[in-house]
Parts: sequence; C-alpha cells; structure tokens
Amino acid sequence: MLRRYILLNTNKFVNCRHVSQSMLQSTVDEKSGIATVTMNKPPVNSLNLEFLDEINTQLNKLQKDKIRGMILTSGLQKVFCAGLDITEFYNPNPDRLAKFWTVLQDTWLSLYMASFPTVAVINGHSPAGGCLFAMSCDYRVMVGPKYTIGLNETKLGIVAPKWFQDTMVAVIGQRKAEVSLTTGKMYTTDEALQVGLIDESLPDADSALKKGTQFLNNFQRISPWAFKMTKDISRQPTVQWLIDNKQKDLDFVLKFMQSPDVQKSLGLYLQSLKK
Ligand SMILES: CCCCC/C=C\C/C=C\CC/C=C/CC(=O)SCCNC(=O)CCNC(=O)[C@H](O)C(C)(C)COP(=O)(O)OP(=O)(O)OC[C@H]1O[C@@H](n2cnc3c(N)ncnc32)[C@H](O)[C@@H]1OP(=O)(O)O
Repeated sequence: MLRRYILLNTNKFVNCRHVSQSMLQSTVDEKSGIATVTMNKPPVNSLNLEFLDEINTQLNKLQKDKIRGMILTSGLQKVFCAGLDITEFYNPNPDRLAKFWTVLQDTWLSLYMASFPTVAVINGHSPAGGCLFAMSCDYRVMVGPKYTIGLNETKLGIVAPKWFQDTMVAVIGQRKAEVSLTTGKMYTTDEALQVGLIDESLPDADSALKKGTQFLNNFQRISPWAFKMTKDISRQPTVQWLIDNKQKDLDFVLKFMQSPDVQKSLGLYLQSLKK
C-alpha cells in the first residue's frame, strides 16, 4: 500500500509517495509525477541477480503507475554503479548465471524502452554495466570533475556484448564507440562531455538533480503517447537484435564465462580490486 511521506532528498523537502525501500529507494513527487529511483547497495551498487531483479520489478511498476519521468541516481558517496557484480561470473553456478543474465537482459529492455522519459544523474564512478545503465536513459547529467564513466570490459579480459556495444554506438557514434570499446576507455567527466557520452556536467549532486528535473519538465507539454512512439521508432534498431537473439546471447555468455581463460582473467581482476 502506498503511504504519504515527507522525504529528505538532497537537502530539500518534497511531497512524495514512498514506493519502496531496500537496495533501491523510489519516491514519486506527487505534483510533477517524477520518480527518483536511488540505487543504494553498498559498497559500490554492483548489479547482482537480486538487485537487478529489484530494479526490473520497480521499472515495471513505475510503468504501470504511469509516472511522468524518472531520475536514476545513486545513494552512495562516490559510485553511481560499479557495473555487473563480477562475483556472479567467477566460478559461477550455471543455473544462477543463466537467471542472472536473463534478468539483466530484461532489465536493460525495460530501462532502454521505458515508456516514460528517463535521466541518469551520475553522481559517482560508472564503469561497464553502470555506464550501460546511464547510456540507456534518455539524458545524462554527471557530477564532475572527479568521476569516470565508460565500457571497460576489455580491461577485464572480457568482451562487451553486442547490445552493450550497440547502446554506446547509439550515443556516441560508430567510430568513437569502436575506439572507446576496444581500449576499454574510462572517460573523465570532461572527456565524456566532449565525446557526447554525457549531456551535461555539474559541480555537485544537487545541481545535477535540478538539471535532471529541468530536462524532465520539458515533457510536461508533450503527449506521453507521442513521446513513447518517437522513442520506440528511434530505439527499435538498437533493441531488435537482443529481442530476436535472447537465447543465443545467453548461450554464448554461459559458454564464454565458463571458459578457463576468461575465468583466469576474472580471478586476476577480482584480486586486483581487493588489493
Ligand atoms: C566473440 C563475440 C563475443 C561477444 C561477447 C559476449 C558475451 C560476453 C559475456 C559477458 C560480458 C560481461 C559484461 C560485463 C560488464 C560489467 O559490468 S563487468 C563489471 C566491471 N566493473 C568494474 O570493472 C568496476 C570495478 N570497480 C571499480 O573500479 C571500483 O570498485 C570503483 C567502482 C571505481 C569504486 O572504487 P572504490 O575505491 O570506491 O571501491 P573499491 O574498489 O575499494 O571496491 C569496494 C569493494 O567492492 C568490490 N567491487 C568493486 N566493483 C565490483 C564489481 N563490479 N563486482 C563485484 N565487486 C566489486 C571490491 O572488490 C571491493 O571489495 P572488498 O575489497 O571485498 O571490500
């Protein structure tokens, strides 16, 4: 059941409905219909099976609730999202890995094709799957200058799946994405702005949230139907491959992730992170 709360959010009191509270906090401003979804899974918002499932469930719920827009952000100090939880890949249980990857596919489809406008307020580092989530929103506002964002998979000795790559191509174009992906480039906020990976850079989280809200306010006079149809037409070429190849993509990941060479690279990378 929905309850009314006064919520302290970025030093401001706002009237909102409190929708859920766990690893994910979701609040909806009653006046604007804008939801703020805050990832809060310390230490780094890594995306494991349970967290992804919660995010996907929440996205579907917001869609049913017919919200007018969503800000996706982080409740952690310096990390937006560290990407997929690498421990899901290391010495994996094949059944769990299959569930994990399927939920990831579904969550990406829900976010990328959300019927409402979405903004990522990137208030911390955003590597790999974190960058994928940010790129899947309709607009990106990043807090600068000290955080980084990018698809760094090659640096882990793994390969960004086709749909990760296609999402980047859709944002920054083929040539820049190719260089970015092959080098596993992590961009500083300024570099990300220059290459078009983010839309705006702000010095602090409060002003970034304000900018995000301003962007969403653009849609107050636009019919939700016209917005959704336009977004569908624009994004359909990027999602179609995964829609047509979900099983093939999953089979590939199961095989790829269980190969000794990939396991060795992942083990070394995990060790380096622990250090
Ligand atoms: C031929 C055709 C091929 C087609 C290919 C098809 C399929 C390929 C198959 C699969 C592709 C798989 C794609 C994966 C995408 C990903 O998202 S992989 C994840 C990549 N993420 C990273 O590399 C981020 C690593 N983390 C960091 O850089 C930093 O942690 C940070 C985010 C910058 C934060 O730094 P900070 O100093 O604040 O924190 P710590 O580094 O001290 O970390 C704290 C704690 O958290 C653990 N940790 C960090 N990141 C992760 C993670 N992603 N997963 C799990 N755990 C993580 C870290 O180890 C620390 O742990 P502790 O020491 O035990 O406290």
